[in-house]
Amino acid sequence: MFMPRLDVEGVSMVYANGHLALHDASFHLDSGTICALVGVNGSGKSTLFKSIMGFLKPKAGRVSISGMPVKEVLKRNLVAYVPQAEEVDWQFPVSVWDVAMMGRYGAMNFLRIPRAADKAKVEESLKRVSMWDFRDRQIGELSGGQKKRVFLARALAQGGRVILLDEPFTGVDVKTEEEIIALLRELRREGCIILVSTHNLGSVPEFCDQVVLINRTVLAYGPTCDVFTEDNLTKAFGGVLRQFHFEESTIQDHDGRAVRVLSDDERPLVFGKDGHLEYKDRGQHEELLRKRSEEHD
Ligand SMILES: Nc1ncnc2c1ncn2[C@@H]1O[C@H](COP(=O)(O)OP(=O)(O)OP(=O)(O)O)[C@@H](O)[C@H]1O
Repeated sequence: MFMPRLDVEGVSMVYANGHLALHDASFHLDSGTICALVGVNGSGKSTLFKSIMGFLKPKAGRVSISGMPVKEVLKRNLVAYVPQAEEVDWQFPVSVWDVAMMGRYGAMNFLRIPRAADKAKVEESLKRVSMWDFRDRQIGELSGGQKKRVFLARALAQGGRVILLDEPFTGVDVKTEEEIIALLRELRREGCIILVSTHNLGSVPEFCDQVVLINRTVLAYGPTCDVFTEDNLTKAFGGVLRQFHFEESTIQDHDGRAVRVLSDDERPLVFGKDGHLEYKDRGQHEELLRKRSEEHD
């Protein structure tokens, strides 16, 4: 199985109208990573995705996967993209099966006649996202969460090893969000690099081990607990995030700590008294929190 490494090195992107959307952006991701791409509207998230997919050529710098330039990576169908709902024409008369089969196009000849192996891969992918029973449905006749799952199936059918997801949780209920996260964790175990652009800050520490914070350049990147600090988030979002400070007197039945909450109005990020991020998924981070509380005792 191909184990990718993604290198974005000093990438600058200028649009035809002269707008400098990214300047000297650099970060690296190893295989088996789920990484959030976080930044305000217009900070360059989609631009970065387009450069990784080879749709836009950097004015300076380079994107490579395991040392291969983007052109080579595209030929090998190694990068898969799950679009935002707004980018798709839902009136287009294609079925769930057809959309998943599009993931196989790169592996077919120009006549695009699916072979048994292509059909088997599409079936496996649709089953993996629990959309097999919907295979004959028109894509426009699905709920938001179902549509997202179908595009994930397309990425799986393609066999992408670097998977880019643009706002995968917008308009998705909690159950579907959990199913998508479970699938992303499976893909991580299989060695994929998953880069997720999201405005849903509160969910990032729950499932992303790395974060790239951007605002027209990479402000910080690395493990979530190192990057998601109040300082970095304030740098990235300025006054956009709401801050709430709760002290002992305002918390009922509190456990003796003061907490601060940063919110983008979807899900809050909660910081403990010592300024460290409090994880919702405490199971995984108990040891970390225990160590930190020892440090501060
Ligand atoms: N085709 C284009 N031509 C000129 N400027 C563009 C083009 N596409 C995007 N931009 C500009 O580049 C900047 C970065 O846009 P981009 O779409 O990458 O931001 P984003 O972080 O994905 O935003 P959002 O969170 O709103 O999706 C913005 O200022 C935008 O106006």
